[in-house]
Amino acid sequence: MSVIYDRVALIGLGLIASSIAHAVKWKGLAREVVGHARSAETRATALEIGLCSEVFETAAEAVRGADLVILCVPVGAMDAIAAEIAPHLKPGATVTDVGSVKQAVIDAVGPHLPEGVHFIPGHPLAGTEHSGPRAGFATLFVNRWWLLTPVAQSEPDAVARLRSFVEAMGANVEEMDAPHHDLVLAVTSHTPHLIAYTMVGVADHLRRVSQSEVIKFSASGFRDFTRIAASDPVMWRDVFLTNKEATLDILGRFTEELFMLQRAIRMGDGDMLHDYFTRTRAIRRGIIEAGQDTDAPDFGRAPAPKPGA
Ligand SMILES: NC(=O)C1=CN([C@@H]2O[C@H](COP(=O)(O)OP(=O)(O)OC[C@H]3O[C@@H](n4cnc5c(N)ncnc54)[C@H](O)[C@@H]3O)[C@@H](O)[C@H]2O)C=CC1
Ligand SMILES: O=C(O)C(=O)Cc1ccc(O)cc1
Repeated sequence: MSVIYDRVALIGLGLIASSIAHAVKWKGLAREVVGHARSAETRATALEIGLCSEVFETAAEAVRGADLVILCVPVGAMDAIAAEIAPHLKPGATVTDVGSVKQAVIDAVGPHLPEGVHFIPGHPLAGTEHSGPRAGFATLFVNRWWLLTPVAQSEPDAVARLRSFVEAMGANVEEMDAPHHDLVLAVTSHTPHLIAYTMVGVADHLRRVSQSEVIKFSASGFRDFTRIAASDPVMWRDVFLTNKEATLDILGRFTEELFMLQRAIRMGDGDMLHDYFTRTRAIRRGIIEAGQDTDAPDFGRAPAPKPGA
């Protein structure tokens, strides 16, 4: 694989940035990768494990001379970072991000960026419940979707270059508009995370009340289902604060469905429960057969390439 951007700057050195750093190195996609982290400990770790050749205390220093800047901070931190880096960006540079919500990032970052800088928001549908600079790995994006939500000003050549960079890390790219992205992710990621967090809260509440061993003897369904509730609280706080409308919409639909099942249980309506589970099992199996999922613990797997492709 060949160099696509000479100098890549990663802002915020957590799970996603460290995975990008490993993947870029693995595939030889940049001449140098530099970074910014707020804490001295993260800066030291990034150098120690070779994520970056240089790590800066400020984002402004990190973006100087960079051809590609990737904002890898929680969605709520994007505004302040964009304001800080804007005067220091190289003319012609591309700025992208990996935030889990897109319209809020566009609103927060777009207005700060000077003309002549290409802004192309993005979101890898790949991750884990772990965070920090040691959590990343080079293959995180392989066969995963990476959604791009270009804005009106995004130039096709700049989008094509970013697309080739992301594809070289193994991801499959699809473009969509930001509101659509935010609704789709509210269904497939944001609301499920909220429900998982809630279920852990319920189990903990029960443990305290009954002194029983809910967590100790939790069946694998509980463990699988609540894995994502170990994810970073700052990141998820920001997702719900910034994708408010879509998550409230989906949560409303979820609650209605849940009430319907609750009623069926109360009424002893076995036919209704059986029909419901039969239908949803078929839907879930259909998702697997369509290649949108596997037994991998996380979602967002893109279809495997066709033989010979
Ligand atoms: N964790 C996941 O599975 C995925 C996360 N994302 C998105 O990627 C972004 C980064 O997430 P992760 O890498 O998972 O998080 P992380 O928690 O591993 O890393 C984020 C880093 O940003 C730093 N940070 C926070 N505020 C900052 C600020 N104001 N200035 C500088 N640094 C700051 C934190 O100290 C941390 O080192 C988020 O926007 C998240 O929504 C996207 C796809 C998957
Ligand atoms: O760990 C998991 O299963 C995830 O769901 C990871 C994830 C978290 C947030 C995103 O915006 C995308 C992917």
